[in-house]
Amino acid sequence: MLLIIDDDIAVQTSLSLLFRKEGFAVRVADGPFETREALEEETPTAIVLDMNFSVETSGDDGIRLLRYIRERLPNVPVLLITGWGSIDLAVQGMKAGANDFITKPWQNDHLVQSVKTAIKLAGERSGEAVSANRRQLDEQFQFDNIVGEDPKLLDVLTTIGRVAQTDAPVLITGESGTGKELIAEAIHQNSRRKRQPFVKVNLGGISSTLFESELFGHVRGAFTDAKADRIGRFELAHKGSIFLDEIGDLDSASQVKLLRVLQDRTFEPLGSSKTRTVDVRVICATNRNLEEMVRLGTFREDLFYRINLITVRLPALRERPADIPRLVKFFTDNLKTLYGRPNLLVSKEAQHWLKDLSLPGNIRQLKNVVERAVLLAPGDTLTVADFEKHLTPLAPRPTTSAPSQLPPVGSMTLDEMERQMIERAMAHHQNRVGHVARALGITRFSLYRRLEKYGIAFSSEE
Ligand SMILES: Nc1ncnc2c1ncn2[C@@H]1O[C@H](COP(=O)(O)OP(=O)(O)OP(=O)(O)O)[C@@H](O)[C@H]1O
Repeated sequence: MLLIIDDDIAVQTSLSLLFRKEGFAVRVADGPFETREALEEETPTAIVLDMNFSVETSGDDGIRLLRYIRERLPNVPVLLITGWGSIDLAVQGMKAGANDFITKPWQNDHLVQSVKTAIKLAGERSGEAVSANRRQLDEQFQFDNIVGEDPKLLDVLTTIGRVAQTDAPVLITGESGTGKELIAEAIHQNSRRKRQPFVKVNLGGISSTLFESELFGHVRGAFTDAKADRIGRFELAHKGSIFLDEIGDLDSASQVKLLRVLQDRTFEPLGSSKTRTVDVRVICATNRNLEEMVRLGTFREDLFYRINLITVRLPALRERPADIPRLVKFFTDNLKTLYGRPNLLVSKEAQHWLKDLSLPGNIRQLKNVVERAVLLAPGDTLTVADFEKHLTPLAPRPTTSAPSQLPPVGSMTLDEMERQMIERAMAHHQNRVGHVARALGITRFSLYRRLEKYGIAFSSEE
């Protein structure tokens, strides 16, 4: 039974009709009293609660009722309905234990989908939470290119395997190069949307002026350079999944624009007044600490709750060193085929040595190290020396308690050091400004200022 709590007859009727058509048994409650009565008699599968269910209240009654429901039925999914203007209430509700929120006016399809997702997820959660082993996972899901058996990674794979079939938004966090994009693709591949598009958008690489046209498209004449209509990424992803990478890099104006489409799946292309609706599954990733950003006020709390229904954190490679030899073998096996060198082999010592490396660039860096060694080594058996020669200075051995690497005092100015560090970071990250800024711990804006100051070439496109 789906319990709908709302005191507006028109809303009660339209929601009841909508959900009955979807095969739900529906019960309606006018307010706290009827809700208590309904819960005494039967445990609902899910609850849709209008936060402003009483005309005279500010929503406090809604929060109180939500707390009551949560105490009584901690596992029953509760979806809140709030007005667009009362987003704060939605955030309060999420903190009080709601599972999701929908803003008025809602899109019927999206509302139904959200209720179904919440019910499915609640079912998953009530199941055992232990992670399966690698073989079990491979029997159930398609995780072909994801190498690793570390329990932390298996936890991630277990979670994404379970939620892939739902439309729940997933937030993937983890340092750069830990495999966030690979995991996003795996979610799509294991979902019912797998034959539909998987559209990746690097939000870190899109300037705020281009944001709207890139994501929502534009019509001819919308701005000076808009010579023809252009379809945006959301529309391209229709029926499939959209992967919003580096979501922590969005400025606040773009965050508002994104919130709306994530909220009700509608948007207008730039220069058009015609609203379009899309059916997309949203997967986001970031290597930033979004909770901290919410605390500091640089990331919207409502957007955070909108994207993080399910959060998975990818471990850094140093947290799962036992996987390093497996990854090295995977990369060399691929290169054997690619370069037609069937006898390629990594010596035992080299495998041990690689396991001890500090690899701040994680799996991407390990892959580069292996590729470089394979390309430049004289023989087919790769030794420590082959790898050592080609390591970037960013990956020092952890055992060498390196004495100060700084140049002698007086040999270099602070400006000169800064310039060299920026050049090095630009080379390391192949001029990707977002990555460089993060690696140096400064904003993109500060980085651009410094690039201009030192006359270092860069492209504003990434
Ligand atoms: N578990 C894994 N097994 C095999 N290859 C992996 C694994 N994880 C990551 N890789 C490879 O490492 C590289 C980096 O992965 P990916 O781009 O997914 O990382 P990311 O976390 O999205 O990085 P960034 O934050 O910089 O965008 C890719 O070439 C990917 O195929």
